[in-house]
Amino acid sequence: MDAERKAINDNLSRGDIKDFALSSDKEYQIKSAKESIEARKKGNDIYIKKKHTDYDHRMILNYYNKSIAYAPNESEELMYAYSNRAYLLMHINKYNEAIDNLDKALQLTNSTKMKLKLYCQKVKCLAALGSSRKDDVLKEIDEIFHTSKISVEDATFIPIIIEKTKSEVASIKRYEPKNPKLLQEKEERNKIINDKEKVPFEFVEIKPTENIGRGLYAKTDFKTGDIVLVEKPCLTQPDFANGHVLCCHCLAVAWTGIPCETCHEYIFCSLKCKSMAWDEYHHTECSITPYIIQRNSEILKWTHMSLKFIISLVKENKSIDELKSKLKISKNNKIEIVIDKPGQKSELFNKLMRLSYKLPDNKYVGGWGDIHSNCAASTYTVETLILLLKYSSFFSGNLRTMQYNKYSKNENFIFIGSLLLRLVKMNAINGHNISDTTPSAQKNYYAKGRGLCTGLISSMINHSCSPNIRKCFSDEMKFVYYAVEPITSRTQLLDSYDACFYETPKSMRRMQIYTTFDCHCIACEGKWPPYLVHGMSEFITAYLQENDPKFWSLEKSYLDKIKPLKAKMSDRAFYLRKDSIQTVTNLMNEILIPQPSIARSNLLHVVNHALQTYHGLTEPFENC
Ligand SMILES: C[S@@+](CC[C@H](N)C(=O)[O-])C[C@H]1O[C@@H](n2cnc3c(N)ncnc32)[C@H](O)[C@@H]1O
Repeated sequence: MDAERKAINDNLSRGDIKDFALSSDKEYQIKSAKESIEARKKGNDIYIKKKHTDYDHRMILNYYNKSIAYAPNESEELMYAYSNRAYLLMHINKYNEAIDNLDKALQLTNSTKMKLKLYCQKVKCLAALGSSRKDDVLKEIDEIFHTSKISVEDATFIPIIIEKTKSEVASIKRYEPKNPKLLQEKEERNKIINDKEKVPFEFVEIKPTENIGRGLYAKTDFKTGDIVLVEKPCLTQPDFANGHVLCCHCLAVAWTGIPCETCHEYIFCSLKCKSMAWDEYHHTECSITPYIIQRNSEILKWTHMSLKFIISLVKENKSIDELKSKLKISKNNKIEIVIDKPGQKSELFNKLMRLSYKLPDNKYVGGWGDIHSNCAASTYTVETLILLLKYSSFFSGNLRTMQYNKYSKNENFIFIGSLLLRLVKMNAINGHNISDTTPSAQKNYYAKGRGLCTGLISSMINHSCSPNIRKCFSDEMKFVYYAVEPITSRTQLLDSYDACFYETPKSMRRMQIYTTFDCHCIACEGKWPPYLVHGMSEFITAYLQENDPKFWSLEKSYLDKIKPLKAKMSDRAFYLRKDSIQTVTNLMNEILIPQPSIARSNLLHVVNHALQTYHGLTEPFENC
């Protein structure tokens, strides 16, 4: 890890890093009733609008979750925030989740009036669910009313609420989802996805390629639309901007989000996620997250994903010294932790480290990691280390008071820094952005991104500007790779890390993959033309019409078939249907023209859109 140690040391001698270390940051109030009330009011302002868009719902949840996260423990603000979120959930027909929130609010109030109001909402939810439990709750309401001490003012007001609720409940119809067939189809899709995940190596295998390290190969034939690989990411990191909408541990929408008792930045979808996060990394992360978020940046997210893993490694190995003693570094700079028990974080660390060794001319060092080793990646790594030192007890207490000029001489500080930087570089090469696949999310890719992740098998997939597979993320945040054209057994499976040759010229494609490597794909080496889908295709069409009329007439016959499918690209409901997917994939299975072709490229564009829509992660409020 000499290169990483050097990068850390070089950064520590920079004036701006020293200023950063010695500056006193703004003190963060960990919980704040004022902030909680403000967030709730912002949510209410949107909630009272007559008509809501999906985006409004997302923003309301964001503010109510924020209000919950900021509210002091056991406070009235927390009770109001849970209660308001219950109203939102009822409004979008999520009755079970609303009941969960109402129950949480009920535990936080002693006011009879408030209790009765919350119970009245609960009865409505139970009625909408068609549950006979509503009658028990109605009895409970009567009992509370008759046995509790009630002020004179409330004694006139409460019976009116109770009577109104009873008459409303009598007319509430059981809630039926709008389109049960679509939901049933979704369940079928999820079953296929989950079955594939269990046996990845029945369908694919990892083998050396001729010139770009290892690659993933088909072990069987695939038809267009077949799922080739499903994998659950092993590292994840939520987008900071979505911190209050998503569970910070599993990235699911936090409908019934539970706050961290200490910090106000994190919300978890369940007690399970909360305790897993706390055990693994949040015990340390908790005190530095506000400072990290303040310095929000794209690359900092990568550093943070790696940091959480390093914290969990130290925790598993009991101390930094013990981890150090178990870490073996070989002469060719490979690193490995000695494993005592299988299935631990240390074992995952070894697997993650192996991801980046087999690249030709050690591209791991020559790629993104190295370009930035004295810039972004190592700067953020050093800043993260300094925040750890200043605001957490990750390094032992005596390091906290250490003078700045001693940092670079402190073995633990440099050791953790070099390990972190190594992991950041690995993630930069192998990581993925997780984004929602609905049309509005696509328009605003980064804003609607859920976060980042890295997977072990998916990291073996090489890039091609003319890919034969593409990916999306399932609602359970799993990688789903599907075939976009027929693939024969033993063919290399290639995805595009960004744009395809027919959409973007080579110079821009290089920019988009951050100039990590010189692309050796068939389209780049064969100098295929760009823009077969948009723009330039008109010129190429004219050229073909004039110079190669026979080929053009074949292209034209396919383009005529593709045109109506392309026109439907903004009709999401169309592409959520199994029969539409079959129409599109059958056409691709039958097309006779090889690349580079205008028709084939246009069809690939449609096939990818269709399969992404069909299998992909939905926006949090879609179909609410
Ligand atoms: C996610 S890894 C893919 C697995 C990699 N081949 C290995 O053995 O670990 C990405 C790296 O593979 C190499 N690579 C992938 N596709 C490539 C391509 N089309 N041309 C050149 N290098 C490529 C680059 O070094 C890139 O940083």
